[in-house]
Amino acid sequence: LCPSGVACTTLRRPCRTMILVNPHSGRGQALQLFTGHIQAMLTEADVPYTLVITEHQNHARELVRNADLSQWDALVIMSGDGLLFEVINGLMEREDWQQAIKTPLGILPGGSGNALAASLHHYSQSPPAWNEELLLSCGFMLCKGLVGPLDLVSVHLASGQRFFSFLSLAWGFVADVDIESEKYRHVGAIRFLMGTLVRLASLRVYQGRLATSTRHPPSLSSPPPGHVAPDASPKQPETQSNNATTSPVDSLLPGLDQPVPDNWTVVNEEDFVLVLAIYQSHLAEDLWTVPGATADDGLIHLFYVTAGISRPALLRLFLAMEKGSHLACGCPHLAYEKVRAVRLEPTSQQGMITVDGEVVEYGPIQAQIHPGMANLIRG
Ligand SMILES: Nc1ncnc2c1ncn2[C@@H]1O[C@H](COP(=O)(O)OP(=O)(O)OP(=O)(O)O)[C@@H](O)[C@H]1O
Repeated sequence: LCPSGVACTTLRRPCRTMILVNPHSGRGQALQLFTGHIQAMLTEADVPYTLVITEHQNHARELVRNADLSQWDALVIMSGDGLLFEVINGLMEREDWQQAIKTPLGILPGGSGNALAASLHHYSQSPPAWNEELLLSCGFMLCKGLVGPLDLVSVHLASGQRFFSFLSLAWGFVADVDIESEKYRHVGAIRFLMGTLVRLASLRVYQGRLATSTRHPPSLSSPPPGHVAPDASPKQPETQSNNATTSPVDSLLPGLDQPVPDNWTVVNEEDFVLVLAIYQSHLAEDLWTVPGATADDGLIHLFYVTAGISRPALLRLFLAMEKGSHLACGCPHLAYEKVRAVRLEPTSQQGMITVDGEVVEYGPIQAQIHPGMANLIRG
């Protein structure tokens, strides 16, 4: 068992590791950080690795989609969260996705957000760490080689696109700050605070409908230690035919053109400042968004802030998030629920939706959790 009580395995030794580095991530120093801090650590721990420097967007996605995975015991990315999003989706696009997605995945923080790296460090029950200290912690986890389950969330867009997310789905304030602050990425993690202040000055309200389900996906053999009532619906097959290949069934989700089932909850409010569905503890290195989350709790942690919140109150929430105390602020505009599926239908003409920090097409979107679908190198 890992310290958190999760059933872990260990990487085989020697662990043949592919390390994908995005040289442009964060402040553009990922490669220097790797050679300066991680290289010697891996050599000392006897971890053989092959370094791949990504050359363009979707390079990593194409590479893992076509790779001979029998050659690799672990796929590690040194970048922000965006490169891991590519790797996960590249693996899920393979015909052998069921096996491919079980390849242990690792993350070394090289971006400016580094949400998953910060979450992993937090799950290891270590005191908070930032920057190089966080990188060293993740390097140490990689050398130690403990592997545990990671939940993935299947996301559907109105255009029919479907992909897999490991971190978050955001609409409104959080998505706007994430994308608008990219121009400050040279300052590192503080870009989010700068972006928050700029966005607060032009705070806006977004209209839309939000609905949730707390039912367990039927493919779960046993529910995780839970916070919501178990589902009594019959077991369903775990995969569905999708032309040439198969893909995981999203048994909780109706078509996006269909109304949500009666057993879903429709949120009364339709005026939001932000909606954030997150499935890890941290939204960035210094944003401890979900104090109780773990990598495999089988839950989507849904936050929304309704219209009417004042600028100072919203700023207070984000400042409190550094210590994970925002839920104790007693803010009447902040709602928090643990769910397993969510649908968002924006009615505002303009806005931004992000998944794992990447912009996706604006419009109706829905998602459901797949507990423990991937494997993650962790502490
Ligand atoms: N060589 C490259 N040139 C340009 N884009 C790349 C390259 N390699 C990867 N990318 C793309 O860059 C995007 C951003 O990468 P990633 O999120 O990993 O870093 P980041 O944006 O710096 O991190 P953060 O969001 O934490 O600041 C990803 O969508 C990825 O596809």
